[in-house]
Amino acid sequence: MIRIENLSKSFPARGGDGGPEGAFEALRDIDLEIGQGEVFGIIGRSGAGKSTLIRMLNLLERPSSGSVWIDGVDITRLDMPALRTLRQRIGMVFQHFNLLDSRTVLDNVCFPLRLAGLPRAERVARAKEVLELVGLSAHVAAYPRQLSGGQRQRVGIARALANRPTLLLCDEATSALDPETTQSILRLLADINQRLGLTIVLITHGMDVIRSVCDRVAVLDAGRVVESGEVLDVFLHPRHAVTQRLLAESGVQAEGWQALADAAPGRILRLSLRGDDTARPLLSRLSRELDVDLSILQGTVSRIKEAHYGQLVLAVDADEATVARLLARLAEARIDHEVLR
Ligand SMILES: Nc1ncnc2c1ncn2[C@@H]1O[C@H](COP(=O)(O)OP(=O)(O)OP(=O)(O)O)[C@@H](O)[C@H]1O
Repeated sequence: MIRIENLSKSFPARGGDGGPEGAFEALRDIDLEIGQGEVFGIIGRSGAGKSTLIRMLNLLERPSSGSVWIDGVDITRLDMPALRTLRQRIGMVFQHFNLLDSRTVLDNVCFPLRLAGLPRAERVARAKEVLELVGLSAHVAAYPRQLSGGQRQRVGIARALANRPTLLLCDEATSALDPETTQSILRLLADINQRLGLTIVLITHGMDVIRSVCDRVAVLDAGRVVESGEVLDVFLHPRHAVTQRLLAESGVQAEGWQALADAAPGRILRLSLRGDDTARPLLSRLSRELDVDLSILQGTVSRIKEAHYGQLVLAVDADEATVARLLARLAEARIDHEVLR
């Protein structure tokens, strides 16, 4: 549905004249594909280029080179009227909500519908419909200042959905919210994605946000995509140092076992468990069956969207023949595993 091809963006360097030497490259050679109905996360540190990238998807920011295809159309080639029509199909949710403080909740949500030329009665009916969807029916007449941060973001989401978009862009939509409110807004986004089938692209600096709602993720660092893939794969096998650090900061210490490795004789294995495997009594069974002691050096069981996943790092103090039998049994049970030492 969305294809970003060879996209780069340069800004004139501060104090520079904007010439090629005086330019700062905020994005470099970005290639990404985002499928219809997906929740796609873009994660990176401050300054990595996330906002610049997401703003390319509705051309709030224009690429210096490369193209952005949405439903088979290169949007960088659209004229202004066609771009305006396209933007009505793309909703955007902002970190600081960007509501009109002097207007009621209802008027805030009616605003994009007025720009789209809908008659008043239809505007009000549609606005009430989306406010119900986000759980704010009781607050239509309130003003933004009378609402909590989470409720204000719900108004922002209702406003973004008013024109029935097929794509929703979320620019750090939960960064200004506490952890509990963040989770409720993420649940709302997941629900909208399921119920309306619309594609969501979100940017964040938190792996917890990615884990809670995203299907796939791209990791951005210094303007480049350094890693991308299914969230589960990236969590279980982070390849790039930036991804590993972002995961460690969110409590997923992929390599924390190393501190215990010296004290553990024998082989060290990493098992990655998905879905129902996570709850199977696999280790105790294998330990009994092969008469081998297994020590757990590290373990995680968590959830990505609705699916459970787990990772165990085990020390196996046994002869090579027993280790070989253990590996064969893991392969038979289709448990993803690697020998770390
Ligand atoms: N209009 C601009 N002019 C010059 N430089 C810019 C402009 N917009 C962004 N930049 C620079 O481009 C780089 C990427 O900025 P961007 O806002 O996309 O990063 P980000 O990953 O969204 O960061 P944050 O998480 O802090 O919002 C930064 O170094 C920033 O200073």
